[in-house]
Amino acid sequence: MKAGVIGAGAWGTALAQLLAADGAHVRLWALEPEVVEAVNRDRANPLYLPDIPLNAGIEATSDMADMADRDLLLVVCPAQHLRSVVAQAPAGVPLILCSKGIEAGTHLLMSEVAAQAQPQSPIAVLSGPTFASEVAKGLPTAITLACADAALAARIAARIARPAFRPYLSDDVIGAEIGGAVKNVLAIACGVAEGAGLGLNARAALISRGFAEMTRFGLARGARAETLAGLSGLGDLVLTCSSTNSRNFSLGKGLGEGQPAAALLAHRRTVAEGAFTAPVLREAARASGVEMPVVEAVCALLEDAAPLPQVIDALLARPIRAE
Ligand SMILES: NC(=O)C1=CN([C@@H]2O[C@H](COP(=O)(O)OP(=O)(O)OC[C@H]3O[C@@H](n4cnc5c(N)ncnc54)[C@H](O)[C@@H]3O)[C@@H](O)[C@H]2O)C=CC1
Ligand SMILES: O=C(CO)COP(=O)(O)O
Repeated sequence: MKAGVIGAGAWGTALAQLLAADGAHVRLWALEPEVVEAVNRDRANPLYLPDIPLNAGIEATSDMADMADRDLLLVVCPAQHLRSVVAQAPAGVPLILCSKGIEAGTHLLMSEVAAQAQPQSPIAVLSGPTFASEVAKGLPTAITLACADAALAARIAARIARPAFRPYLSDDVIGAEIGGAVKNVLAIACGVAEGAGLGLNARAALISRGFAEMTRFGLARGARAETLAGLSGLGDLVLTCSSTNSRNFSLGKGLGEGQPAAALLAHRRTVAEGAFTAPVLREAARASGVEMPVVEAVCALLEDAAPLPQVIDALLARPIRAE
């Protein structure tokens, strides 16, 4: 299968690196001409994945028409741009969606957005605990590959699996997507706890109670509980809630240290998806009557709606209830 990767941020570049590790040719679409030039000329992407020498088989382009001969496309752009990016992709080619988020306005998951933007294209989702720099360096990684079509999932798995990159198959596309979207918001909350010096007990509480929120929301949207407890849910939640390698965790840490959200978000080149997902998730949860107090607290901090001590007090003052 000839693979193309759409989006040359950290994750798209790392996936291109993975796919080209065995000498295969991989075409990588980048938005920025300087990224195309750096990949093709210097075998590097200093803007988004610095200090990683890239494999010779990666050919970058900024022309989406160059993706027309691919028989597999990995879509790795920020979630809020997925609709417009997928609409430009060639029709009918299987799309493996790697972005994590929920579309603002529509509350749609990425597979639902892609199905509207490219109705002819089969869809799969790749999601799990995967820091881009570790995958690019060939460190051991496991990930969920979700697809309603088991035969297509098996073909994709055969193409992307490597000795140190191990996909686990699922037919629960919605579940895989909800885990990846919600964990980004919860990682912000855990970063806040770190930045504010609330301690490791608080972090563990946020992970566990956050996971309860993810599960409530996921079940309401038709996800399966075992998917949420797997790599794409709990696995990714644990990863991003415990390291400043996570952009979402780092954003939260800044908030916890008292830096204003607007300053932290202004002029960012890299994407902290949780900041975009949080208000959409709050809206979607409220609309379906799902309680998500940690998500509400993250929204309050991102919107500077209340000072941090007040947000923490409000979480701690919630009524005692059964776990
Ligand atoms: N970095 C990571 O370790 C992982 C990231 N992801 C997900 O992959 C997606 C992409 O993230 P990264 O590769 O980390 O991005 P990044 O933060 O490294 O780079 C930002 C990307 O956004 C693109 N971009 C900016 N404006 C755009 C527009 N108008 N249209 C299309 N693209 C635009 C840039 O070209 C660049 O590729 C996100 O949804 C993220 O949650 C998933 C797993 C791991
Ligand atoms: O999704 C990720 C790891 O699985 C990357 O997390 P951040 O976007 O928070 O850096």
